[in-house]
Amino acid sequence: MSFSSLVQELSLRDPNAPRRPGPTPSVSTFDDRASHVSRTMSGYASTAATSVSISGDIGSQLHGGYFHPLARSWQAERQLTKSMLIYPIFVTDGEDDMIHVPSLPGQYQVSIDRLTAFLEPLVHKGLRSVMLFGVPQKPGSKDILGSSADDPEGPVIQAIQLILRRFPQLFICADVCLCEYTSHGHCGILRDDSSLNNQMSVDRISDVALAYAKAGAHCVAPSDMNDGRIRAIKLKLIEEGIAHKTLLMSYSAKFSGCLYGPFRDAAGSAPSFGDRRCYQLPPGGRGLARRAIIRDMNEGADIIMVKPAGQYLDVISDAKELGKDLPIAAYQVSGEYSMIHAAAKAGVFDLKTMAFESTESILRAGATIVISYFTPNFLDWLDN
Ligand SMILES: NCc1[nH]cc(CCC(=O)O)c1CC(=O)O
Ligand SMILES: [Zn+2]
Ligand SMILES: [Zn+2]
Repeated sequence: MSFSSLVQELSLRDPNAPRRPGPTPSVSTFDDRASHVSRTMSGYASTAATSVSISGDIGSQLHGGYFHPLARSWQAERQLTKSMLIYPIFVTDGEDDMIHVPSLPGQYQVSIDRLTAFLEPLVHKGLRSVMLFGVPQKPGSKDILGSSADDPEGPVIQAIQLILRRFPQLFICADVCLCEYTSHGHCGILRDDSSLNNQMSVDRISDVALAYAKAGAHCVAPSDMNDGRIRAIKLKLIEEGIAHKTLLMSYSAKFSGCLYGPFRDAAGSAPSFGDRRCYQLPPGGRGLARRAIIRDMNEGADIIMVKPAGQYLDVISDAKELGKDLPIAAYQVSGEYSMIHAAAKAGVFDLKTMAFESTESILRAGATIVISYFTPNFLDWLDN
């Protein structure tokens, strides 16, 4: 078709007239040559031959922008890289432990004496950061105050010190909460009527955060959800003179729901009664999430986190908008990870493809950091 006849066709066509069916659009494949061939055979060449109409203006023709794998990758604002990933790991106070968590396929509870061997191959493949969760298993290690959370002999502080010695290049985040250490499994200190005592909880949580930071954690990440904890932690870090070398990541928008089950198996942190609905956000609470994000930024959070990720992409995008000058983290939580595994096992889709799709949508929504159980897989996949 010559340029003038194209112009004629564009200007003369009645937009409401029925269109002649065009060639079936070429199906893109990941193979360069295949996609080139299919495009030539069923694409523009035959378009000219059958003089199929071009709808609207020429800008409506989008396929040219992504027919090639490299060109497709350019359509994303952010590509997934190894440095965006934080790997959550479960550290026990046991000996010679490497206990598989059945509800969290491929994830383990690892004791300190096995931690170096566990991390070594991952660090070699490019692991940049871990998020530590302590799993105290010794009898008597849980009480109503969560006293063992900052035990210098406990798993988190031991793990921090070991990692600093063995893998000085690894960025250490420590989750800060009491639910792994309280006898009742709740994330704070309770009153006699079993409701959360916010002030006592904040005092205790900020002490624990300070202990992890003093032990050498590069980042402390309180997940307890008590009001005012970010300010309390920041003030203690300043008072102690370590605020300049401790990053404070807030689980600001943490929603309650049924996606944390496998984690509670792994961390041994299921509440012995009740649930966490009084201190985690209701799933419909987009406005509350926005308020929590703004509040935590004002209290001194260095990173805002949204959790779970896949069901809260709108909230990630809100966090990105509200906190446009902060890194935004998203936690693809245990239930999301295990769902993907279960569906892949049932033949619904390919595991790797869905791991990428789900993570790419989290980045598209605005996250710049992804906390993911797929991290060990991505360290392999991103090399190929
Ligand atoms: N407060 C502890 C904590 N920190 C992170 C998660 C969930 C992580 C996951 O499911 O992978 C939880 C569980 C909970 O709040 O019950
Ligand atoms: Zn190598
Ligand atoms: Zn908790």
